[in-house]
Amino acid sequence: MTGQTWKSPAVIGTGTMGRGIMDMLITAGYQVKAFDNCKKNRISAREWLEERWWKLAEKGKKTLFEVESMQERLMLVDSLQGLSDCDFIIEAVPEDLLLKRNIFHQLDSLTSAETVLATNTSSLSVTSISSKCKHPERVIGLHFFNPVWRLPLVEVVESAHTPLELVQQAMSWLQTMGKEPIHVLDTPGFIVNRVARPFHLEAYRIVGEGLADKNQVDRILRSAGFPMGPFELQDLIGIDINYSASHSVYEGFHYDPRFRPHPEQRALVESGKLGRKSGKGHYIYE
Ligand SMILES: NC(=O)c1ccc[n+]([C@@H]2O[C@H](COP(=O)([O-])OP(=O)(O)OC[C@H]3O[C@@H](n4cnc5c(N)ncnc54)[C@H](O)[C@@H]3O)[C@@H](O)[C@H]2O)c1
Repeated sequence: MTGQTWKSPAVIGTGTMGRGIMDMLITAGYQVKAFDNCKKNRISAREWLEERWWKLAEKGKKTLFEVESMQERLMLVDSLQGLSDCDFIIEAVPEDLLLKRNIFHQLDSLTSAETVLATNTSSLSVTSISSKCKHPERVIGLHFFNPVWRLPLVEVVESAHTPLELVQQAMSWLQTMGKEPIHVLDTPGFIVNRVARPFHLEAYRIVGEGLADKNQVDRILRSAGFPMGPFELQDLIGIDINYSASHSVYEGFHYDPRFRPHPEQRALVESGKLGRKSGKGHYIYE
């Protein structure tokens, strides 16, 4: 392992989380390679990041020179092979075990055994994601929170194979970028998503029982001090991503009824109502 001297980080998946992680790395001064198998999403990630950086410049928080050099430090590649020379790769593709396992299997042979492979999974087993790797000891979970630039927490997940030394090195590295990492074990939903399950799921049940509507639930939770209510938070997270996390925590706890997903989650996903990213979810967005 190369410790805190990682120099060439990369991101896979340039959606909601990938963009936030790219922003963090580029802001910290790294040259970042990024791959998404959807060309449209790669291009829209660059446009989105550039718009964000220019807005910061307009507010006087970045200079013209800083924004131009940030733009130059982002390199989009059109295949996983394009990341083969990177030394720390963070995967942020949808919450699907087979998809992630397959990507890690490919990365395992494409990269040097020294390259650290991290997953941003919210709830899946990191051990299971690394199960097809010849070198599972270089796989770690780095669970960032949305939006990455505002929320400092990162759950650093130790799999059954991750050496403690790598956990500590990753935590120190994240701290240099202003993050507040915590070390967690590889259990379903780790800490935050396990606690968050009833927050989301009971909200559906309250609405289903006619005790309050979605708007009221969100407003009540905000008045109680939560920064967002459960329905508006799901729209921000992505209803598909939240549903997958619900499902994997439920499965991870051997179908304990405490964690049972709600049928409306699946109905929303199947009808394409994914939250802010699709313009429609629990609420409608312009
Ligand atoms: N959304 C959140 O609030 C949040 C928070 C923390 C962690 N996470 C986790 O982060 C991961 C990504 O979530 P997201 O919300 O960014 O998802 P997203 O749907 O916004 O983005 C996923 C991206 O991955 C791309 N992708 C799909 N298959 C790919 C492949 N084979 N190779 C390369 N790219 C591929 C998609 O084109 C898309 O751009 C998930 O594991 C999720 O659980 C999400």
